[in-house]
Amino acid sequence: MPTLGFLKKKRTKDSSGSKDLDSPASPIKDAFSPVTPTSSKNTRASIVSKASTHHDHPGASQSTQASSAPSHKPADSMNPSYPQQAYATPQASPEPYQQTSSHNVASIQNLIHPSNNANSSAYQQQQQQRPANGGTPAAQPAPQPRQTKGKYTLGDFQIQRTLGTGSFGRVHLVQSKHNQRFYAVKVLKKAQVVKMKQVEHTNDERRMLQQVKHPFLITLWGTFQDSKNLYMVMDFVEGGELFSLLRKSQRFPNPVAKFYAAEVTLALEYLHAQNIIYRDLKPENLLLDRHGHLKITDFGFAKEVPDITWTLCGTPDYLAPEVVASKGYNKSVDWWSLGILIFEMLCGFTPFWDGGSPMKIYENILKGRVKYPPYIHPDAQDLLQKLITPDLTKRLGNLHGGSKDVMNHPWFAEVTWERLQKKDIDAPYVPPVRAGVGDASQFDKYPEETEAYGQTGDDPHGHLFPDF
Ligand SMILES: Nc1ncnc2c1ncn2[C@@H]1O[C@H](COP(=O)(O)OP(=O)(O)OP(=O)(O)O)[C@@H](O)[C@H]1O
Repeated sequence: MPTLGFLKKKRTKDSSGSKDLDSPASPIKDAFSPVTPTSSKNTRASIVSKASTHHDHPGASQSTQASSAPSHKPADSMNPSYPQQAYATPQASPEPYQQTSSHNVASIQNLIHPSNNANSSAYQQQQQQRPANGGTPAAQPAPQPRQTKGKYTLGDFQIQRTLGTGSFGRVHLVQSKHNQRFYAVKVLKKAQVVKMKQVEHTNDERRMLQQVKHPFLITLWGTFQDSKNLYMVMDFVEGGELFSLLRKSQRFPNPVAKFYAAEVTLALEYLHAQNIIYRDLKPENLLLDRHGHLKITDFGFAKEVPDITWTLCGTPDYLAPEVVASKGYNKSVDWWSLGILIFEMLCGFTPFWDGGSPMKIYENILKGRVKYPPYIHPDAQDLLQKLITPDLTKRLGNLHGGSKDVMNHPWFAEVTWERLQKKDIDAPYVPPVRAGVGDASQFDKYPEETEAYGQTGDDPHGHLFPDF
């Protein structure tokens, strides 16, 4: 059994923003107008169990100093009344989508009859926008890892504001001094990574990101390190987190949830084909590009696993019962999480959410009872029941047909998958950003780092990260 003293792995964002969810001055109205981002928001921390980390980190604990776990923060500090409200008032579509119903209709029509829109070549264009002096040609096939080591130094970039923070570091907007384009650089403090026994996960994250190439996955252009920090240079995804859009919108109409779910499904299919389990699916890790298409970020828990693994990690609300019960598990945990994600997009809360502790959430997951609000479309409910099932012999995605069973489900009937893959379908919501100018208005503001980057001197942990 894993210990229940879960380490908080992920973000410790300001938790004072619960007003986002239910305040009378809700930002819902603003979701589709020029941005008024809320100053802060709640997020759910990803967790990894100390005990089970051992399964995934045979080398890490030997080579790192044992340390005390940080105190655990409730996994989801959303307003306790939120789910009940949502059940009690199965209203019509949230206001943003009423305001932009033409978008909505266009989206549905595009799922059926996708048009040739300007977005279709966006992916190719973006692929050519790598920072100067590095990267690989856009056409490189996915299984060939990009060369990401040793191409950049801190001096190549002008560090700008923080876009997001995590347990061991933060993500900055940066500008390349060579081509003036904007990128996101994730900065991880080596000492913190070591302290939280995340050495192997961090090396995995770099390796997985270097390996993948897909329209709905973040691109890693390079990594480097100094005596204190690790740096990962990625695309800057301008449109902010799906999490923010969802909280502002309260819940998504059926076709909007379907659009995002379909893009995630393609990304999962791709990852699983490469034997990569993602393990941290949730709206916080889904970013919107400038055209409104998804990019999955944060591969901190992604793992190359041909068969089964045991590590207890992820985010409590999204954990499959076999993970909670510390059984060996496989890729099918991502299909369970897809079910939780679709549920959350359609309802505005997760099915096993409980006002209290992660322990209550785990109990609910193991009980496995899901209450489906009456406003969920019957096809959606049928798909959810087939994804959020503890029986692995019945869980869609884990059966003989694999991901195709999910894609062929009636809820996805209108989706033309090939067009979607090419981003040849209009997104239901286009973030109000000024493209290409480092517009970070869709991201919350964070206090900036006070410790200077680029320090020289003692580097007791450098040898643990030989590939950075
Ligand atoms: N490529 C990117 N472009 C724009 N914003 C990003 C990008 N990558 C991450 N962010 C922002 O930074 C936040 C934190 O990033 P990420 O989830 O990768 O790391 P983390 O969760 O902080 O790290 P960890 O889970 O390892 O503690 C994201 O939620 C997102 O808001």
